[in-house]
Amino acid sequence: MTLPPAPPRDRAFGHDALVVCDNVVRIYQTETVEVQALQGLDLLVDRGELIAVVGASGSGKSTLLNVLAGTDAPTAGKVRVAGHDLTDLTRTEQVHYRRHVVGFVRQQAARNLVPYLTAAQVVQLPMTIAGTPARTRATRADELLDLLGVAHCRDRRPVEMSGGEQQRVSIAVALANDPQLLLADEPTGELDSETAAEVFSALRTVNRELGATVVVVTHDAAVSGQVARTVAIRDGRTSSEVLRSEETDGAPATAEEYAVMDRAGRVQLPREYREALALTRRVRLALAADHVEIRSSSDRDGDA
Ligand SMILES: Nc1ncnc2c1ncn2[C@@H]1O[C@H](COP(=O)(O)OP(=O)(O)OP(=O)(O)O)[C@@H](O)[C@H]1O
Repeated sequence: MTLPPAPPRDRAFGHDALVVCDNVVRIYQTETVEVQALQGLDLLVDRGELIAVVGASGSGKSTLLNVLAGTDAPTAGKVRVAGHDLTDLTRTEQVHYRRHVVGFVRQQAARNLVPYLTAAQVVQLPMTIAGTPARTRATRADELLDLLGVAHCRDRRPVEMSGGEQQRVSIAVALANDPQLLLADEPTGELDSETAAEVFSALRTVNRELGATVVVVTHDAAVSGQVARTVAIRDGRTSSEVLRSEETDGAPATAEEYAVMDRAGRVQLPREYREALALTRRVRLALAADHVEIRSSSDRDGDA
C-alpha cells in the first residue's frame, strides 16, 4: 500500500514540556549486585498537569521522583525540568534547584515536618533559608495553610494534628518557595481512605489554584482514578498510560488505556496478548490504512 506523506519531524523531544525524561537509566551498584532501577525511561509532563505514577513495588517510582527532585543522579540519559538540565548542575545550581524549582512531599509526615515547630513556623522555614523577608514569610505561610484547609493548625505542632492535617501542612511546606513542580511520593500511603481523599483533594487544589505541576506516586487506585493522566511504570520504563476525560453535561467521563511507544518506536505488548496469540521472539508487522497489524510468525519459529 502507499504510505501517507510523513508529518514534519518533531522538534527537540519535549521542547515545550516542563519535565523531560529522555532515555533515563539509573543503575545502583552494590558490592554483590547491580540493580537497574530505571531502564531507559521516557516521560514528558506538561506545565500545569497533575499526573499519577503507578507501578508494582520495585518498579522504579521512587527512583524517578528522586531523580526529578535532584537528590539522585541518573547513570545515563537526559532529565530536564523547567529548563534545568539535571545531569549538568553545579553544586550552587543544585541548591537553587532544590530550594526553588521543586517541592517534595514524602509518605511519612514526620519526615516533612519538625516536631517542635508549629505549622506556621515549619512552612516559613524554607522561606527563611531562601532569605525571604519576615513579613512576606508570615503572609505566605498563612495563605498556604488557608488554601490547604489547615489554617486552624497554624499554631499547632505535629503531635497536635491528625495524619491528614500533617500531610496538608507538608504540602504547604513543599510549596513555600513557590516551586514549579510538586513531587509527592505516596503522600496518602499511611492514611485511611477518607483522609487520603482529603489530602489528594488538597493536591488538586494547589494544581488548580496555584498552577503547580504535580507528579504523585501512588498505590491508591482511588487516586489514579481521579486524575486526567496515570502513567504506569514497569521494570524501570513507562509502559502504559490511562487518559481520562472530565465529565461534561450529558457526557460521562471516559478512560482509555494506551501503550507507550518510546522514541525508537518500541512498544511493550501486554503479557496476556502475547500469551493469547503465542507471540514470541519474532512477529510479522503490516501497515494498514489506519492501524498496524502484529501477527504471530510461529510457522517460522525455530529459525536461527
Ligand atoms: N540505594 C539503592 N541501592 C540499591 N538498590 C536500590 C536503591 N534504591 C532502590 N534500589 C532498587 O531499585 C529498584 C527500584 O526501586 P524504587 O524504590 O525506585 O521502586 P518503587 O517502585 O518506588 O518501589 P516501592 O513501591 O516499593 O516504593 C528496586 O529493585 C530497589 O531495590
